[in-house]
Formats: sequence, C-alpha cells, structure tokens
Amino acid sequence: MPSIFSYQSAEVDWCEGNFEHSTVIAEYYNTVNGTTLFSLLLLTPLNFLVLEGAGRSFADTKLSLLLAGIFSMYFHMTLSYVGQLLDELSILWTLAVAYSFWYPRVYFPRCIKSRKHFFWLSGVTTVISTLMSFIKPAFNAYVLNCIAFHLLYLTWCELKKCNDKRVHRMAAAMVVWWVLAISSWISDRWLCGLWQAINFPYFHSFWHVLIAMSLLYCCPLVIYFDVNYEMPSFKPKLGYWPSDSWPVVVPYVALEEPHKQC
Ligand SMILES: CCCCCCCC/C=C\CCCCCCCC(=O)N[C@@H](CO)[C@H](O)/C=C/CCCCCCCCCCCCC
Ligand SMILES: [Ca+2]
Ligand SMILES: [Zn+2]
Repeated sequence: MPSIFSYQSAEVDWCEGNFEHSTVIAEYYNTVNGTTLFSLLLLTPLNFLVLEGAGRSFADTKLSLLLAGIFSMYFHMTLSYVGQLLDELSILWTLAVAYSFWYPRVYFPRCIKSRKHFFWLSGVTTVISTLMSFIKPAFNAYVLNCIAFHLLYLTWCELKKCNDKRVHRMAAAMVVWWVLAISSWISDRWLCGLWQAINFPYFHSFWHVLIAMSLLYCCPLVIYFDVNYEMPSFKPKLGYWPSDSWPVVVPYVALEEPHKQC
C-alpha cells in the first residue's frame, strides 16, 4: 500500500502528463505556474500595508495566502495524497480567515451579535469542514470553487450601493479573470481527453495564473468595502500602478487622509 506521502497517491491527477519534463516534478507546468500563483499571491498583501499604516494588522491573512501558494506547488510537484489535502485545506483555512476578518457585519446572520461570535461560527464550520475533507478530497475542490459564487453575490450587493466607477471597473476585472479561471479549471477536469488529443493539456496551469489575477483585483475591493464599513473616517480610493492607462497594471487601494473632526 503506497504511503500518503508517495508520488501520485492523490485522488486527483490533472490533465498535464506526469514526469514529462523532470524526474522530480510530477506536473511541471502546473508546478511552475503554481510559482506564478505564489508570486502574485505575494503581491496581494501589499494592499494590506495601507491598513497597517492605519493601525490594523493582517498577519493571519498574509500567512494563509502564502501557505496556499506553497502547498499548491508541493501538491503538483508530488501529486501525493498529503499534498492534495494540504492544498485544499490551506484554501479552506484562507477562506475562513478572510471571512472571519473581512465579512461585513451587515451580512452577519441575525443570531450573530458581534465579530467575535462570527469568528467562532467560522471557526467551528471550518473545523467540521476540515474533518469532512478527509472523506472525499476530490469532491472538496468543487465545494471550494462554489464559495466564489457567494463572493460574487456579496460583490453584487455592494455594487448596488456604490456609485464609484472605479469600484465597478475593478469588480468587473475581478469577475472577468474569475470566469476565465473557472472555465480553465473545469475544462481541465472535464475535457481532458480532448486537450490530450490536441496535445495541449495545460489548462490547469492557466487556472493558477488566472485565479491569482482575480484575487489581485479581489483584495483591494474587499479592503475598500471594509474601510467604508469599519473605518468611516477614512476615504478609500482604488487605483492602478503605475497608471490607469498602462496595459499591465497592479490594482491597489489607498487611504486618503482622515477627515478632520472639529
Ligand atoms: C482582503 C483579503 C481578502 C482575500 C479574500 C480572498 C480569499 C482567498 C482564498 C483563497 C486563496 C485561494 C488561493 C488559490 C490557490 C489555488 C490552488 C489550486 O489551484 N488548487 C487546486 C489544485 O491545484 C484546486 O483544485 C483548487 C480548488 C478550488 C479553489 C477555489 C478557490 C476559491 C477562491 C475564490 C477566489 C475568488 C475570486 C473572486 C471571485 C469572484
Ligand atoms: Ca497529470
Ligand atoms: Zn493546482
């Protein structure tokens, strides 16, 4: 019986052929583009600096994003059962951390009276989901992807209340990247025979880059809404570095000076 750490002991094997470019790395392009995912995920916490400047710390969110990137690379390198679980559980816990810290109070269920209570609710749900993850890891990835639909719904609710064109533009970019990402993920899962027939089984590696792009737009947006709710004396502003008109840009959120209270 193979060890849970051994190569190819995972329940899932992505469309890309194994060990075609290296004897150590099972899925070469998925791992390499996992590195891109990792690098882009490293860029997202730069947005948190503005909040740290305003006296809040987000070490947990940054750490969990970092771990998600590292475990994704380990999973594709080994295709081991442990790699698969680490990959999925790190995403689950990143989502749990993000929900605990960033979920706007106005959307709390009625029975939840404070962020501390919501924190406990997220914690208990995540621990139960973690235990259930061991039952059928291949199914977990579908459940994790469904959480994006809830994020889409929340974005929609927020956009209805917001007239700032920059916010609508950033949300549109986030959704476009996500649609491209999820299409790549699904097509790798469901149409692998077709991609192998045309010798192009690389859609999962595209997913890595595309979902990271979506998160790059998602982070400033989440912080924008959070500042509006939690720090009403500050005015958040969305922008693009180095400039709006460049073809390749890094989205960011900035805080304008607090309004003077007289
Ligand atoms: C201000 C901070 C807010 C941050 C909120 C964002 C929360 C980010 C949560 C998770 C990070 C995801 C990192 C992606 C790692 C992908 C690794 C991977 O590819 N794993 C696959 C196997 O290699 C696995 O099959 C994938 C499973 C599904 C992952 C689903 C992730 C959902 C992330 C939701 C992103 C929302 C983007 C906006 C949607 C409108
Ligand atoms: Ca494979
Ligand atoms: Zn992957």
